[in-house]
Formats: sequence, structure tokens, C-alpha cells
Amino acid sequence: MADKEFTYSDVSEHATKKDLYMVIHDKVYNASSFVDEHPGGEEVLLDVGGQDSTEAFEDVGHSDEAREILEGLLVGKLKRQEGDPKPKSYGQSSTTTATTDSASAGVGLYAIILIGGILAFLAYKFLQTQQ
Ligand code: HEM
Repeated sequence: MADKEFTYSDVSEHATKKDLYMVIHDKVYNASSFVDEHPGGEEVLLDVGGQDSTEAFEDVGHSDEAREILEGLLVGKLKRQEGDPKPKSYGQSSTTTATTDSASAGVGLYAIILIGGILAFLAYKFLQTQQ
């Protein structure tokens, strides 16, 4: 059963509380039996019902226990088709780019402060020798 393949449109047909599928890391889970037990509330699960909820799931930082429960809900894997939304590989693509950007911006800022400091020091030394 867990070998079954679902397309995005298959998954999107299961978006009600009694029949709730979601995609996490390209695997398809049937969360219907867990909705009432979810410590984070049923609302959030219903929100992502029938969709890719990888980001929402990972953003919360779910425990290993949560991941074990998740494995028990597995019904199949996602069959990606052309035109489907891109894989939401968490911690890669967009997130990494953002981190790299801010990191290099940080380095740039330090470089400017450092160069500014050196210039100020040289100017100070220069003025001293002038006197
Ligand atoms: C079927 C998929 C999911 C399972 C099996 C699951 C399971 C769990 C479990 C076991 C916890 C307790 C804390 C922990 O062990 O990490 C939890 C907490 C939580 N979950 Fe989920 N979760 C799922 C999907 C989601 C999604 C899609 C969201 C969307 C935002 C979400 C939001 C939360 C929040 C906000 C908490 C924290 C509740 C609190 O500490 O007050 N969960 N979840």
C-alpha cells in the first residue's frame, strides 16, 4: 500500500477532515486518523490538507516521535508531473540562498568597517607626521 503513487491532483482530492492526505518530503500521508490527536491542533492539519506541507511540518521542528507517527500514516509516494510545484526540499534551495545572502552581506559589512578603520588609522598617522 505504501508503494502506491499519487499525483498532486490525487492528493488534492483528499482535503477533508475525514479524508486528509498531505505531502511531506515527497511522500504521501493519510492524516485523517491523527487529526483529532494532533498536539498542534486540527486546524493546521486541515489547512495543509491535500497539499505539500513539508515546509509547515519542518518549520515547527517536530520531534522524532512526531516523525515516527508520520511513518505510520504513510500511504504512498508522490508522483511528480510536469508543471507540478517544485519539490519543497526544506533547508536547501530558498532557505540556503537566503542564509548565504545574509552571510555574505555580513562579511561585506565587516570588510567595510575594517577598511574604514584602516583608512582612519592611516589618516591619523599621516596627520601626526604632518605636525
Ligand atoms: C501528519 C503530519 C503531522 C504529525 C504526525 C504531527 C505530529 C505532531 C506531534 C507528535 C506534535 C507534538 C510535539 C512533537 O512531538 O514534535 C506536534 C506538534 C505540533 N505540530 Fe504537528 N504534526 C503533523 C503536521 C503538522 C503540520 C502540517 C503543522 C503545520 C503548521 C503542525 C503544527 C504543529 C504545531 C504548531 C505543534 C506544536 C504544538 C504545541 O507545542 O503546542 N503539525 N505535531
